[in-house]
Amino acid sequence: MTDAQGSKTWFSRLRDGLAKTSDQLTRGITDLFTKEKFDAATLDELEDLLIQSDLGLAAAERITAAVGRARHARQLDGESVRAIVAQEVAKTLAPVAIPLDPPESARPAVILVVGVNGSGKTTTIGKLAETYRTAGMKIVLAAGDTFRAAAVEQLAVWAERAGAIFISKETGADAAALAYEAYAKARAENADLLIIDTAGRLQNKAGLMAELEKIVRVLKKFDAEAPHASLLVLDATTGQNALGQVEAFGKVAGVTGLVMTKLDGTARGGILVAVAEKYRLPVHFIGVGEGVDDLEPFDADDFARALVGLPRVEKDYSF
Ligand SMILES: Nc1nc2c(ncn2[C@@H]2O[C@H](COP(=O)(O)OP(=O)(O)OP(=O)(O)O)[C@@H](O)[C@H]2O)c(=O)[nH]1
Repeated sequence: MTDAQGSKTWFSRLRDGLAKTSDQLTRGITDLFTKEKFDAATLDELEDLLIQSDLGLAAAERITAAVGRARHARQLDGESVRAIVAQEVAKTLAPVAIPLDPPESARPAVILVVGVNGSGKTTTIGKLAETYRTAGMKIVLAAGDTFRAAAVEQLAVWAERAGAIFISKETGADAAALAYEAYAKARAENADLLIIDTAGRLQNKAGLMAELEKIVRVLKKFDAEAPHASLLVLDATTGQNALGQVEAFGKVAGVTGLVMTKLDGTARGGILVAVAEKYRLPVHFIGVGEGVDDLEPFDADDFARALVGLPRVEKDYSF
């Protein structure tokens, strides 16, 4: 699928990106529902398959129950079961598919980006900068991971691309001091948006969490509502660890929304469903590749259908 410019549409990127997960689910479901006999064991096996794809127990049970109900009404084959799975997943995800809209009243609005190293924070910030620049906003980017020169350099490149003002300090500088200077600069420049990158060294968890708390405290001195969004970037390949990260970062940074990257690197892309089910936090963007075009706003229906390898066209399997 390509668009008018000949580049791949987002849905086909999403489907290709989720192929590891959707191949596993499709194969499993097709095997199960082409068997002669459909009994309680079939449903148990379906539930196991969904759990293996990391959808979590609650979602797996609900989906299996929906399939169980449907079988009384009609003949089920692999495709109709996949459609039921998609429908149930979309139901769970629809309430959390919320765009990230920085408040217009705050000047600057502050987005704090948190997450463990390598989860995709820099890529996410690049995408945010590009998105809001296109919307006409004046942006300041702050390199809050002051220990990693490479992270600072990468962010500088994004800032330049997005025409954003870039704030960094010497290696090892206090991240909260940097946040302070960045806010002051953003205010002086009458910027619309300040996006702050942070460190993600889980090896020193206590230190990291204290650093984040301090950044939040400093920002609140300027504006009690700041940060207006605390985005947690989660790497889907870490599987169930994602749940623990929501807890840990939620406590110190008051996470307000999620970005899930690297859904292309795992057969367990269902983790997004488990996280949504458990925490009900908004999911703003998802990523299925390294490029900036591989990270897009989250859409529940598209994700749910791509997860089980179905085309985007809506089909009504309700009865
Ligand atoms: N396959 C894949 N790779 C991704 C995705 N998102 C980010 N990456 C890659 O993952 C690596 C880490 O991404 P960064 O954006 O640098 O992550 P970070 O959290 O800023 O990492 P640090 O700078 O190490 O703290 C890079 O090589 C990215 O290109 C994705 O959705 N899929």
